[in-house]
Amino acid sequence: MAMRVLVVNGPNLNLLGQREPDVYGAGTLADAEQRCAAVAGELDCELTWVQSNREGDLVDAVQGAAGSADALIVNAAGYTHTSVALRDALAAVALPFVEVHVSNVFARDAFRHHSYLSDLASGVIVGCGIQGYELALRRLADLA
Ligand SMILES: O=C1C[C@@](O)(C(=O)O)C[C@@H](O)[C@@H]1O
Repeated sequence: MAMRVLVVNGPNLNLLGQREPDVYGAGTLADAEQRCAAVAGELDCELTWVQSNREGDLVDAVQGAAGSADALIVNAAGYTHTSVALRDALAAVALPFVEVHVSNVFARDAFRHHSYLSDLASGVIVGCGIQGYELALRRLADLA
């Protein structure tokens, strides 16, 4: 049976491709989705993509993964560094997830060096651009 993966994207990731291209690159979230679709076919995965600028929507999406997804890819964007609520939701559903950051957060502001999610994650991919989503998918497929 195909592995079902929910890809959760936080605030401002709808602006990928336009926002700070020197930091995040030229690729859009739609580009990431397209690139992952090819990999998903190869790995027999079904992907569902969610993006929201609202914390509660992200919490709802993670809660909704229970029973409807086998694993998650999570780029919580700014909420990575602030959200106990998102951490609690990921702990509650207890599904494997890989945390992704398009930029290298460790080469940036000190407040981006801490993540509320990383210690719960099966893996963390930073600074690989939108390719990070594909790498995360490959990792989840290996773990399954
Ligand atoms: O919005 C984002 C995007 C980000 O998660 C990334 O993908 O590099 C890194 C975060 O620090 C930032 O707030």
